[in-house]
Amino acid sequence: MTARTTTRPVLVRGADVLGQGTQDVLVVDGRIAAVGSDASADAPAGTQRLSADGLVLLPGLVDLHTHLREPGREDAETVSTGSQAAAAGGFTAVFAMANTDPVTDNTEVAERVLDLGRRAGYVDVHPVGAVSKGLAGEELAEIGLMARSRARVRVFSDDGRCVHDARLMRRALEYVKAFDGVVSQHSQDPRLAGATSCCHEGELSGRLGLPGWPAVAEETIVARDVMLARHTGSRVHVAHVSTAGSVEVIRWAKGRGIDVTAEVTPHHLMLTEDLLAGYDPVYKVNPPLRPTEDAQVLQEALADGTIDVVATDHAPHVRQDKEHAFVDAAFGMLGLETALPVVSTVMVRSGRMGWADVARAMSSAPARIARLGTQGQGVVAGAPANLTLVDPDRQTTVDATLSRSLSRNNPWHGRDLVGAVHLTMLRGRVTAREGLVWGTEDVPEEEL
Ligand SMILES: NC(=O)N[C@@H](CC(=O)O)C(=O)O
Ligand SMILES: [Zn+2]
Ligand SMILES: [Zn+2]
Repeated sequence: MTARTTTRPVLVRGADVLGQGTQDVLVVDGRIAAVGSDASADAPAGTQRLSADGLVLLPGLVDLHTHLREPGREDAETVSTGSQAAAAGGFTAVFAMANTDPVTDNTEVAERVLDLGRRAGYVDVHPVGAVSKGLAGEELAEIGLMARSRARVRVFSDDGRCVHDARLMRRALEYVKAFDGVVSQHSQDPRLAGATSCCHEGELSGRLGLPGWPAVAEETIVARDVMLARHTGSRVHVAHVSTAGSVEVIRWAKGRGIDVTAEVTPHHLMLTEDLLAGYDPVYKVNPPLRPTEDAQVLQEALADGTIDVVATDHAPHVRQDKEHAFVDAAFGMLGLETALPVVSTVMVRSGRMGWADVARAMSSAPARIARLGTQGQGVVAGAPANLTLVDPDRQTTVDATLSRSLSRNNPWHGRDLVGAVHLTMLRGRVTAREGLVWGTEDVPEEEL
């Protein structure tokens, strides 16, 4: 591992910590040494000063749902390029989904992804383990071995596919319970949403002549899984919730003490099915963009905590896989670099959430769900200095060509968003500033 263990001490001055008041934050040896108006009193000689007037300081963002495509599709994304996009987007940790080639269904692949992430050094890359061998939905993957490996896998998912066999799902939940793991489910009943389904089933799909995927294909699996979580006493996490009905089920389950958590993507919060009218495959995603009423319910559920987490589902695809007739194009869209600006625009500017709520949904809640331990502690003395500085008022027009990702399937291109990531710090080391990123080897000494 090449990560630096020592960095120069830094005093972040005058940042609005979680939007709850101006504080100074002292970082020494990769940890937060002090927070408060008197933090500078403890600053050792040679401390660099970083003026953060007008900026909001958040704990480093954690993405529970990222596709990095390595191994197997390094033409679409690598661990290094995806990590750079993550750092630029304010993230200090990402969970790399298992639908790679080979699939992350064993210790060897899990440790390889972990090591690639460490070598790149932009963010902590945590491999997600597959639930089933080869994502085939038949036999359990090496869940216990991955949990005990160096990668310490705690999140398991067949994402891209649904664990639709109730018996297999039950066994997976029982298995992960032993080490306090969680199963993240891609909720899509394959019998209700067929292989060719590519948009929300409703009035619009009929008009466009596209095969639809009904909301109930998601909701029946969410309902089944919360009952399996209740039965097993284990933890289930609902990936990319997209319908009002799923929110109702999750609210019901939480009200009964069932251990269920849920995530929503930035695109399901802000983009809606009417964008499909131009048949542009950049808007083709799984689950599909839904009607405005669903997006509104998702926003409310995130604000009131029924949905715990914002996760990107960053899903890079090369042009050849995306630029097809709508029905034939690959599912998925980029998300790492735009997640914070989208959440800022839809949830914060609108007054639905404060920055402390954003810190919960994009850092502490995902860290808790994945059992990241000390890394999810937040902006407090003693915690690792994983920090994200946000300029809450800066307006940007998204330019897909400036992305760190290898892919260009960016549905946000040309949109104006308010709120931008100014700087990202991983254990006291600046990994990104204003879109410029640094790995382990090439951080300019005088950067601050
Ligand atoms: N979200 C998507 O549309 N695509 C994801 C798979 C997934 O998250 O289900 C992908 O791997 O491309
Ligand atoms: Zn999925
Ligand atoms: Zn996904």
